[in-house]
Amino acid sequence: MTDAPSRPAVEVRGLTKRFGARTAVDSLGFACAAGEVFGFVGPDGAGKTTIMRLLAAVMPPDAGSIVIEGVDAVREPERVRSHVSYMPQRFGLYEDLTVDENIAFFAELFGIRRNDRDARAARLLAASGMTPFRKRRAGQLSGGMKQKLGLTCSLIHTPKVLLLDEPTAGVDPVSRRDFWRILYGLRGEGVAIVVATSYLDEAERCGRLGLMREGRMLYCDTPSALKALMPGEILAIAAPAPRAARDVVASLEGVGGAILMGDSVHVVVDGAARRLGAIEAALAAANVPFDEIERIAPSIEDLFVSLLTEKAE
Ligand SMILES: Nc1ncnc2c1ncn2[C@@H]1O[C@H](COP(=O)(O)OP(=O)(O)OP(=O)(O)O)[C@@H](O)[C@H]1O
Repeated sequence: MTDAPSRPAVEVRGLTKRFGARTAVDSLGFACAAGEVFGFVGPDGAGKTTIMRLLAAVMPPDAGSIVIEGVDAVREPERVRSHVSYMPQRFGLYEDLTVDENIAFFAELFGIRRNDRDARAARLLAASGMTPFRKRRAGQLSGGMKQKLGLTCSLIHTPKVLLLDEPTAGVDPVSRRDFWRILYGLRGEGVAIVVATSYLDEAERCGRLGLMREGRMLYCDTPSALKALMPGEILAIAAPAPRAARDVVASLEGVGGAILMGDSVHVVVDGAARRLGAIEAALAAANVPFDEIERIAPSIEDLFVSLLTEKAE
């Protein structure tokens, strides 16, 4: 076997996938080294799940190349799959089987020897605080535990590359911390991790982030470098009709962008104190009620909003 230590574990060039008239992934290029955590972030529909599926070689791209551990994933999807573990948004656990039985099932699937499997499973279960639940049926686990079991099953065959699609969606903060502790451990073992996420804390844990919108990667850098790009400040408007509030404020002077975040609108402004009065007045004039407007610390999401808006202009 030839070994090239400087070669990235994942190398992608010009990757493009279309669904009918829609380009879900558009000329994507990036690389992820062994021991690196690379995150894809962006709004729903930005193409994150499609990227994961392409990397997992579960569907072919329309153009571009994916090389994983030196293997061309487009030409040799079967070979690539032996290096890769893919944890989709809904990992296919067997709800009627216990934790141990699920692990045994996936170990069989990957042809893992019993001894290797037992030792590895014990370690992964201990790391995620799941040891006391080994005999519990998967259907009776909490959401966080299910995700951790999914991760354990994904890792039972010691992949070189781990692909995680929104791995901790709906997971409580403690479980999320456990989950990331395991990921950091893997990083130490030289596993390359590519993760799609929409959580701030998760995005901040990545070594590098690719910011996606409409299939294109608009920015790619470390979380702190991206944060340093943040122009202006953020005002959060809590309003009963946030959509209407957004429409009113979006075009005001000094507003760089406005997006819906649950029940509120996050507005990027060039100066919070300077623009607050005009925003209140505009909402009142348009008869759009609001409960509260406050300045908040920018989250990664806000950063993305402001960068995405900037790029669109
Ligand atoms: N199998 C498919 N057939 C048709 N269109 C698809 C298919 N998969 C994805 N798309 C479209 O491609 C675009 C990108 O979708 P994708 O699921 O990759 O985005 P995403 O960033 O993962 O968003 P989400 O977090 O909502 O899954 C969307 O417009 C979606 O509707």
